[in-house]
Amino acid sequence: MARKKIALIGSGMIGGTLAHLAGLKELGDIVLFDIADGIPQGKGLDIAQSSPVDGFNAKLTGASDYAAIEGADVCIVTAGVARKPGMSRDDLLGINLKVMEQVGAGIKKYAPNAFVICITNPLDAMVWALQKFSGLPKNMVVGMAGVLDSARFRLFIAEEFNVSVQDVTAFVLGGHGDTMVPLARYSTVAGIPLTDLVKMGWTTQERLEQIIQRTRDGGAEIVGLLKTGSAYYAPAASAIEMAESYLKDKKRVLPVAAHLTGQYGVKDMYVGVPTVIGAGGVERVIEVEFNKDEEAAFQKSVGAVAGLCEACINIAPALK
Ligand SMILES: NC(=O)c1ccc[n+]([C@@H]2O[C@H](COP(=O)([O-])OP(=O)(O)OC[C@H]3O[C@@H](n4cnc5c(N)ncnc54)[C@H](O)[C@@H]3O)[C@@H](O)[C@H]2O)c1
Ligand SMILES: O=C(O)C[C@H](O)C(=O)O
Repeated sequence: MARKKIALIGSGMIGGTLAHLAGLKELGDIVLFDIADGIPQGKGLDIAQSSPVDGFNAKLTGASDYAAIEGADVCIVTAGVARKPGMSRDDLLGINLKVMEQVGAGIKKYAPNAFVICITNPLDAMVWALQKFSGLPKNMVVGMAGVLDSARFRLFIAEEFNVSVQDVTAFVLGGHGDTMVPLARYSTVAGIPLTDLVKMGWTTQERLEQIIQRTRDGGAEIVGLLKTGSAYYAPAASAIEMAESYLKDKKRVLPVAAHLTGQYGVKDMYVGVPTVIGAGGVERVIEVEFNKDEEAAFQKSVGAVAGLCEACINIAPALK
């Protein structure tokens, strides 16, 4: 069986890390693409030279011409600009929307059958615009954010209780911004909801609220430390988990920014929800039941994403 082809559109901090992880996991042959000529070629060659040491088989190439992504099975999009301290993700909207238009055209022409994972921020609006610019089926275009936000929540919970991260599950839903919705009731340690762990005296409600807020601020915490850009190891690992579930038809249940057609009362928008990811792309959107507070928090987050989509339409009316 021929190897799968993975196109990484954007070869910056996340793009390079994605290439390394995809190689180490032998997910397929990898094409790095970037407008900064030399960067994708250099990173591809560098990672290829690590393959004899690490013992993985993958062909890595770099390109600045979209023709190189022809026939890709998976495209992971990180092209654009990352925020710096003092900026919000939403400040990137104008500049990254133009990038999504170019990337969408490239994918439409050369990789129309790909499963597309958008990472570029502001995530929920960019994946929405990318799907429209590319014209690919909506179940084949998703945004990565929920896996990352949930991983941050899982880490902080594991540290709080001094238990293995492997025994912690979490769901962070809604938009990937300040209004994201970490759900304590649907997050567990070995199946025990966090809300029950508070009742059992493992932690206090106040401490749980602090962990939830740290999760919401997870991206900004790293931007503040790095100063030159944003997180890339955990974002890359998260997107690779999604790509692997698609390529291997694993049918993982993952929170992703998925196109909604009425689920959760939301139409024609991308918002973070639990999904099943398999060979059919987004094979199912899981509608969990919210209590009153959860519903209010989710709808507030949906409102924030809707505002960003409106801002996109004001810049590019064809998106309407
Ligand atoms: N969704 C998430 O959870 C999440 C997490 C982390 C970062 N991000 C976002 O991912 C994006 C990338 O982050 P990064 O750290 O890799 O940034 P980076 O600056 O290191 O890399 C971005 C790359 O995109 C390239 N690029 C710019 N315009 C392009 C175009 N028109 N076509 C092709 N390539 C182009 C740049 O040359 C650069 O190499 C940012 O928007 C960031 O905010 C999202
Ligand atoms: O915070 C950012 O700007 C990058 C990303 O969205 C993250 O959550 O790490």
